[in-house]
Amino acid sequence: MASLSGLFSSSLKPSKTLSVKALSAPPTRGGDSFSFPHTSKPTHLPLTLSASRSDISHTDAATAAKKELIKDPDALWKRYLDWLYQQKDLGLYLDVSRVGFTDEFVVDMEHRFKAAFKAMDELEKGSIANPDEGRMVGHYWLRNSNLVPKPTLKTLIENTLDSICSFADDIIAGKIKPPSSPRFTQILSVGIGGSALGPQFVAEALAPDNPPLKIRFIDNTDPAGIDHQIAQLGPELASTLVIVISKSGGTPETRNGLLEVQKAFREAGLNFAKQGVAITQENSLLDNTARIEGWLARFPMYDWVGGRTSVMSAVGLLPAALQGIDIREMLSGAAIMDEATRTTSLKNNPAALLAMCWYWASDGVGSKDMVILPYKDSLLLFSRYLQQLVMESLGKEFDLDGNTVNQGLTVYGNKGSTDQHAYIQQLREGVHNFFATFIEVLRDRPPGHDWELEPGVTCGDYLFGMLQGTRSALYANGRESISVTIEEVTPRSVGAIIALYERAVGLYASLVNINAYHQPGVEAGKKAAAEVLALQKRVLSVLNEASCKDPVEPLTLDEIADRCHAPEEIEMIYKIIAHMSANDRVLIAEGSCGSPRSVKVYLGECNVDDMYA
Ligand SMILES: O=P(O)(O)OC[C@H]1O[C@](O)(CO)[C@@H](O)[C@@H]1O
Repeated sequence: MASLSGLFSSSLKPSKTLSVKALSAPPTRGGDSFSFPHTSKPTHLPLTLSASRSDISHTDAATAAKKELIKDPDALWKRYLDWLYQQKDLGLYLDVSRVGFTDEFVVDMEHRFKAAFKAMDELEKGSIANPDEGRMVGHYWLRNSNLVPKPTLKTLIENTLDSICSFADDIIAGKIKPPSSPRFTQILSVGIGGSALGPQFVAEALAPDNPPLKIRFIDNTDPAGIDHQIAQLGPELASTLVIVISKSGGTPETRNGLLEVQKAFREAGLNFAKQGVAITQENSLLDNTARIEGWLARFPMYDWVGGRTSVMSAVGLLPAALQGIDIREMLSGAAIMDEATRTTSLKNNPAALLAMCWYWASDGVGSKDMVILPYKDSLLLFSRYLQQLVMESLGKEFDLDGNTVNQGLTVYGNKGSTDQHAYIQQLREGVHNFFATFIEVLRDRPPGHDWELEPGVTCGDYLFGMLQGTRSALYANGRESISVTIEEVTPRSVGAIIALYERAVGLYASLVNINAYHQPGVEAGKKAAAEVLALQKRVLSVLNEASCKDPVEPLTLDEIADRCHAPEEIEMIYKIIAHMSANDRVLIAEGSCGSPRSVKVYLGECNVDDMYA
């Protein structure tokens, strides 16, 4: 292993004729030539993983075969037919023919997938699949409650679904209404991460043109963004249902959003509690607040559903149902896909095929980015949704054995053909650091609405042409792609593609031996943010004391840092001052923020109480 690590961190580029020694390390491909992984790549991969990757994936033979395929349409067509996956009930197809994996790679993968399928089976049976947090991982049970390991959970899932449906029906019918309006007309959803991305994606993909309730989101602690949402509601705040979503019930951004919205309600003379709904874990801070304040309704989140896989819990289902989206169809599409992705036959399992292609394309170490290109405006947010699902799940420092691996898979994308006029140029000709996934939707428009804008050609034909043209052009230049095709964007197909990617992420995580269900890295940023705010309070206290003197004593940054007993934090103190000054909360007596050394600061007002705090 030691020698492997040494080879891994080598920055030498081997020639195309690799020596036996070089082959024992895992080379990656750069275009059609080989290159060693960047030095920041994992240096302590498990022996089995790293030792065999070079043997199975990146050989001169594979590259040569790919070149041959590009030149030979018959062989490419055969490869297409050989590998085309179809799920008939869902009208979903998966084409992996434009990923250049070899037969030997597939054989090796079949072997590796045995463990991945076993881990997935155990997860579905209720194993503690998230060992760090001691949690079961049960998002699959949400769409088939017969799978739950405990009967009480089945009742919980079914009762929650029934209560979501009847609450949504009553709101839409005006049986449950706000105090000063005949019915609710708007939803304001407050949440972040998995408590926003799923509902946002579903709304964009599936909400009808004129939904019974229109939805808007507060998904950040940006005051201007919050003001913008509230301002746009205007007098309709009186008929707005505010859904506050937080699994933990203690996420600061969401809490801030709630406090801002409650302030807007107070200022408008409205009773927030009569229009507020909480979706959170039982007894969380949010749950207790909602209970004590007597909010309109509360719906549960479960310990065993992760934020990024929560779209088929109340988190995604309640907002969807309120917009008139058929949530049982969404669940049914996901359940069918779940069933389809349980098979242990690699070739017949679309999630396994995806995971295998990701592994091939990114060398199992995230060496290439995954570009998601849905050719359908309503699927615009799919890449943003997948960003959290994939990157929060797979972006991990350690593997399950404690080795440093710095795993991950970068996801980005918007939509085609719009992106054709933005970054496809680079994808086709520039740095070869990605593989593409095309999401194709066969149905252009609802039946009866199409017309030919030139003889024999509709607007949708152009979109189709752009997709196929881009796929071919990328492949002709050695760029690999996967294509997922659905017949229409419906609750069923959206449920299915979500389930497809959830399973692919779970399987891929097993292949690379990491825990996909925790997010320890997020905590570091949250902790650091809290420390900045604590320092800001100290700065304010120091400034307050100096500003209460007569005459007022403006302080330099060094003096503030000294009095805060934090000389090492002077840069952060400068940034705090600059931010507060931009928001009229401190006054600059001398100098300007542009030249930190010259700045002298004081507060506009002296707060006598604070001096004794
Ligand atoms: O639903 P919560 O608990 O407010 O968390 C929001 C998000 O924060 C994270 O914990 C970290 O980003 C996500 O996993 C989660 O979706």
